[in-house]
Amino acid sequence: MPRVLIADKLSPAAVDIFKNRGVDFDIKTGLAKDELIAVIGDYDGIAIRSGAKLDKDVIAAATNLKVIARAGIGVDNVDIPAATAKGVVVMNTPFGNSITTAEHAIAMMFALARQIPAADASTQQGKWEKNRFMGVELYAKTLGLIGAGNIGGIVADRANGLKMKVIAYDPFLSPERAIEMGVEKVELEDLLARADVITLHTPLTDKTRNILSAENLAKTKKGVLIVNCARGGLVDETALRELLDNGHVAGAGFDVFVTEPAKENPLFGSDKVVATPHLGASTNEAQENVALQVAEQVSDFLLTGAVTNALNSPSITAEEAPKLKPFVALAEKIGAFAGQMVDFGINSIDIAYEGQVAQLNVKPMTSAALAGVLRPMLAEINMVSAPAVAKDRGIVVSESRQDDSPIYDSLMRVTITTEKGVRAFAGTVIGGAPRIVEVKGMELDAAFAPAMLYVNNLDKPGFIGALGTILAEAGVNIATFNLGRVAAEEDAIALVGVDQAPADTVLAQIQALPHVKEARALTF
Ligand SMILES: NC(=O)c1ccc[n+]([C@@H]2O[C@H](COP(=O)([O-])OP(=O)(O)OC[C@H]3O[C@@H](n4cnc5c(N)ncnc54)[C@H](O)[C@@H]3O)[C@@H](O)[C@H]2O)c1
Ligand SMILES: O=C(O)CC[C@@H](O)C(=O)O
Repeated sequence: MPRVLIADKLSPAAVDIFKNRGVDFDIKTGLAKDELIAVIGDYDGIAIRSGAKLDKDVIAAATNLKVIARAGIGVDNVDIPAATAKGVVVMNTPFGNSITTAEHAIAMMFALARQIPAADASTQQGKWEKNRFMGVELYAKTLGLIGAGNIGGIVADRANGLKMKVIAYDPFLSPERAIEMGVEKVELEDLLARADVITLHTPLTDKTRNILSAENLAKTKKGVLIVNCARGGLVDETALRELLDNGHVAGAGFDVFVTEPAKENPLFGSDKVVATPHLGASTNEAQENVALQVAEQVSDFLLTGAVTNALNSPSITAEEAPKLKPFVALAEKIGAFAGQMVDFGINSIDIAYEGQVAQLNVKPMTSAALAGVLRPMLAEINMVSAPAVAKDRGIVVSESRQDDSPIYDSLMRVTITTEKGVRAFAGTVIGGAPRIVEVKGMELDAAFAPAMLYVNNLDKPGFIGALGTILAEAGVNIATFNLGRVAAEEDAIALVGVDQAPADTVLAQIQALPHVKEARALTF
């Protein structure tokens, strides 16, 4: 019988499911790292929330572990690359706590607008300070959302109900979806200048870390209220404290902090701050949703091999697995290639299947391609959530099949239409491994490498030498080099597998070479 460790407090709904499904389990919450390391080798699965930290040392000790399941969305507490390298599937439960978290953000907004916590403390001390607590009305005020995904979308809906004007900064929000959500899509600068209340709803990524930096906070309106129920690290806490103290920012509602558990924090001690200990998802309803989902997913996986909501593994059934596996991997890779090549709101994604692959069940491949396309924007997306996320964002997804494939036994083409144009990428499977065979209509044949450099240039003598020199001088070793072109002296591409991802400064040097139109670093 498989054994599962429940390592954070989960709703009893999870326990009932493990019992009914015949999965053995232990509940050991609040374990320190060394305690977790000592016991984790006994388990096939582990169910967690945000408390248990599954870093590379813990995962290294997990000799029998097959699945890590997060009852919630963010998996910041799991070292996914380490789990992947060890062949451990990491699952989450998207959507289950979105409403609850959106409600927490709205609650924070009201708490700040009417200074409810400070007024409560004062009143219960018998002070009756009626003149001290002058609030602001939210009606007709501008709410600026940074991140307009599931939770941002629900916050927008509730704020529209409050008759607020909602504006949103989310580079990956399509204009159609913005209209559907009843929000005005704006640039970050515009949002900072216009919002009376700013709420954050993005994951913490390299692009969103400190999105409200000291510089950006200084661009906000005097009297702004700031709410963060997403992730610590999106806001510069020290800079925010200074602006609270000098009166520029009128209030800050924080559920998440750079360091958690937050015992000390720059924001603590200000009566303009409302702080909660990462309670965004803490309602009975949300915890029951995510616990039910987690227990079902873990039981299914350990008892039948079915993979659901996996962040590091495609979701396919045991029977289909052998045939689909290489094509699912190809779809994810071409999708990831395409997703890293677009910077604008996506209107549509078409996946065309040609030749033998068109005879297979293409749904998992389409889901994998969508997950690949969307992953640069939504770190925690997976094959199961990708189609729903694409739909929610108003992205039109289409599939087509054609029995013939003129050159390859099988060909898969991903075409993305954005506000700015159309880009297409095609690949095939050779010897069980995915290869990219067409970019911008140009044929080439390249294996995917963990780090790649894409350059689009005019095919002129001297370009390859100059590119090689820049990479050599930057200490970037070339592993593979593939070229494609329309014709001599015309449009051309170079796809270079590199042993180290080139730095932005190196990319800028390449971009500045004569005849170069575009240079990008890609990761797979
Ligand atoms: N406080 C809590 O207890 C709690 C509970 C649930 C979720 N969360 C966190 O809330 C966050 C949002 O969750 P969600 O379910 O809405 O996720 P989501 O994936 O549905 O939405 C995230 C949105 O952020 C946008 N985004 C990505 N990069 C961006 C950038 N650079 N600038 C602006 N927008 C960007 C994406 O396009 C997407 O629309 C996650 O970090 C999640 O972990 C916190
Ligand atoms: O489990 C929790 O309490 C927090 C969950 C939340 O941060 C999430 O990302 O889903």
